[in-house]
Amino acid sequence: MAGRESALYDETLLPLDGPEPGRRYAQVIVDVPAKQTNRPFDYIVPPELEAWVGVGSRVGVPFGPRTLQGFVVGLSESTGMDPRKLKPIEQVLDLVPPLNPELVDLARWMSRTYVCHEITALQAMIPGALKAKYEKYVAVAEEADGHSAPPPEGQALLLAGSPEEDEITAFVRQKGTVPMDAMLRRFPAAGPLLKRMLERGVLVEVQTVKDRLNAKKVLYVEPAADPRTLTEESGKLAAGAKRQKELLLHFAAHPSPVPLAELTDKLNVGAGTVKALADKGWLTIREREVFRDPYAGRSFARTEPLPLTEQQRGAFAAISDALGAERHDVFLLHGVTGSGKTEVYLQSIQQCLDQGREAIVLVPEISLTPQMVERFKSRFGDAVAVMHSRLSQGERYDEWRKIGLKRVSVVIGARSAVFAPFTKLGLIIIDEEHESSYKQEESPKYHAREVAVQRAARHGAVVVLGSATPSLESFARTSGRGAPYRLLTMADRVEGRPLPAVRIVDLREELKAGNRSMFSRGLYKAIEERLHKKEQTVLLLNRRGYSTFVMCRSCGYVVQCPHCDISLTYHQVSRTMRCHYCGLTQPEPKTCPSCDSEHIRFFGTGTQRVEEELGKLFPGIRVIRMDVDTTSEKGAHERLLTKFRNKQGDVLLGTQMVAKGLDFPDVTLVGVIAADTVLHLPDFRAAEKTFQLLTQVAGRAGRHRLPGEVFIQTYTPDHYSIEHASRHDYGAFIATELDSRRQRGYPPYCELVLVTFSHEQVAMVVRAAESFATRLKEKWQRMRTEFDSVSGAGAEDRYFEVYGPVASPIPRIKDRYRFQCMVKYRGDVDVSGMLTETAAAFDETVRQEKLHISIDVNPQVLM
Ligand SMILES: Nc1ncnc2c1ncn2[C@@H]1O[C@H](COP(=O)(O)OP(=O)(O)OP(=O)(O)O)[C@@H](O)[C@H]1O
Ligand SMILES: [Zn+2]
Repeated sequence: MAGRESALYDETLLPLDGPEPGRRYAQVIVDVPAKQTNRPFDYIVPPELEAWVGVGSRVGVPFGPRTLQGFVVGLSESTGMDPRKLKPIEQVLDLVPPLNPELVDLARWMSRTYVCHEITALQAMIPGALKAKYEKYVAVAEEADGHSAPPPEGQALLLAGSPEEDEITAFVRQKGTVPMDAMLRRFPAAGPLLKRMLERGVLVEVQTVKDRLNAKKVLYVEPAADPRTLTEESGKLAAGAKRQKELLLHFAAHPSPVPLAELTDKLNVGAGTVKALADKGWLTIREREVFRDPYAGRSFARTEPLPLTEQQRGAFAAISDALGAERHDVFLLHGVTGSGKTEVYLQSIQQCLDQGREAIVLVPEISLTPQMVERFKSRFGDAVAVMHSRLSQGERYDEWRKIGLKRVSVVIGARSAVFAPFTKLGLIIIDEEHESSYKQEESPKYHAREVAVQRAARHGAVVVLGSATPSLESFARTSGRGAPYRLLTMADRVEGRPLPAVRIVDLREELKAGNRSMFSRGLYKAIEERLHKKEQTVLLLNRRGYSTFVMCRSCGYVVQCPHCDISLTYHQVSRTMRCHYCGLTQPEPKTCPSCDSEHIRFFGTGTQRVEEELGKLFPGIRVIRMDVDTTSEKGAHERLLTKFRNKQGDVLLGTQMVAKGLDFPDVTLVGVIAADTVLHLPDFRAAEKTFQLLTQVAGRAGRHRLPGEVFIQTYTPDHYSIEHASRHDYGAFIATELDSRRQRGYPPYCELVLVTFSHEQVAMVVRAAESFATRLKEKWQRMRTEFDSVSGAGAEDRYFEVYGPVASPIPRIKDRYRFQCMVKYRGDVDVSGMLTETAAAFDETVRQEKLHISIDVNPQVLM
């Protein structure tokens, strides 16, 4: 069957652990992210729901005039409140609680650490399909039991209405509650009337949680009786009932349930035949829930564990030892590109599963290619659930349920898969641990690595952070006294394959020699050679920070977004200019808006221009371009990669996307068009990011039989990040970079918190930012005096400083001015607590003046 579902859902779902005392009251965090509601509220658990409510359940609870979604964070036998004033839980929204006690506790930790509301942390843990949707109903005021406020004073007397009003009231009264949109369908002309009735309080609006659970149901056929009797029964059928007889014999041989549609498709029996047998009591037709499975149509050839290389054995032994002892250890697996980290992950997972425990594998969203998924599915089959943003909502919801129902024991997914609701977690793997996509940029601004370590500690589980270019922060944690991470190194590629030879090309020299093309002579020749030998090339154009802006050559004017202080990006295909922050699109100017000159043109090298130039230099060359424009469509990313893998392209040209995780045997050349584009960003990690990107992309070359070659074109050939990358020298880079960080006072030598303020009026935002900084500094002064008075222990290690406020590097986005403060600290200082308290003092301003304050703990982006 070509269907997209697999694996039956358990038809007999049992209540949680059966009725149990102590579940009479539930503590619920409701879906209102505000300071006043950032605490649990007590509710009564009605006896009929007792068996279904657990810590981590999603429930619908009355809250003022509305019904809200909430999460049960505790259960108790008694309440500190007056029980008569408590309301009961109205609905339990899932048969299997989407979270568990450990995750509920983790949300508490997140809310403290990342300075966010608990509900925000809880919501971040569940798939989008489970986020609350609300529906508005109308009800007759006097009957909306407890939901409604009484009509405003004096108006109760005005209830008598027109005949139209009476008709509406009668209709609503008869139905109880009516969805608002159904009301408007029924009484299309009554909009204004309805509004007045609501205002007068004749009707009230009731908001409820809309149940969006969308488990898929399919009709299944199965034997009603003991299948062994079916052969005998089939003998009793009339001679003409050939199909019926065949079907019975089928079930006698294969008694497991079969979807009705599959019977008609495959065995060519009509629904009538099935029905006839069901009527005779031999077969049963039953609706069952199924899981939508994005990989159901695919079969994955089973792979066996590879014999490990010596370096792999060393790494695996350490991990295996910790797993065996159920000891919480964090390993940093530093293995060069092509050293076979994946095989170490796979065998570690195998051991974890053999111990009856569960494993989570995180990979950057962009590397969740079919190739990556296949490696895990081929080894562990149906035990693997996959979570990524390209799945439909239904598919993601079903993958999530498989975890709760214990149908899977491995989850592979992007950042948020770290919240997979396993209860016997043994191992969390984070591949490419240096990737900045593990940090969520909206609230809760968590880092998956930090969350993973927290979760693992609660389970006595092992964390493996893998990378060819570990982040400085992680690397620093592997040395020194009491180092929290343990370093495992794999310095060589498997089977003694060499790392590719890297050549640095000085673009200034090229220009001097009269070469004005974006390809140096060396890279040009190398590409030509590959075309000749039918080998493949990967070209990286690091566009970030290298915008294709439009500038007037007469006066130097650069076309800017009128709402955001950033230059507009030129898009050649549509000949338009676009703002990457607010999406504004406008036609390209013919003359300079500032000086009227006609010498206005776009600068910079977009992927489109590189593609064009390749076409001119190498007629007939097949270029596969991969950037935000060509991959915005669903599945496009995978399609392009498959095309390249099948050798339907000579060159894979793209942005950062082409640098990661790809393992293609015929890629023997990698070219970096301009290596220094990231170096000049206002970001203390600029050198680190440059080193990582160059090392990663270089690592795509020569991974198999054929050796590889790399060209790095740059205007700053002496920069240490470029030099060390060209020699594959992580150690030397780290030493230089650590030194520079120490001198400048940046992580890992301190911790950072970025506080950003935004408002439509610049005076307002400056005032707020300054007052915030002052309060924070005063708080620290008071704390320090306290520390000093207690004792000197650890005091010299404590450090705290507030820098700014200053205008943000992008001083305005969407017409809101932005200022920021940077907090640097070290040692035992409760900065999250200080920030929470300081921010609380601004609650009124935030609400009334629409001031926005964002607090980013350990920020990855400083713009
Ligand atoms: N023990 C082994 N014997 C033979 N081949 C192996 C072994 N381990 C891994 N390989 C092969 O080596 C290649 C590189 O492995 P893998 O993709 O896991 O590298 P990696 O360390 O993840 O590199 P990168 O960081 O660049 O992604 C793969 O094709 C893999 O199948
Ligand atoms: Zn804009």
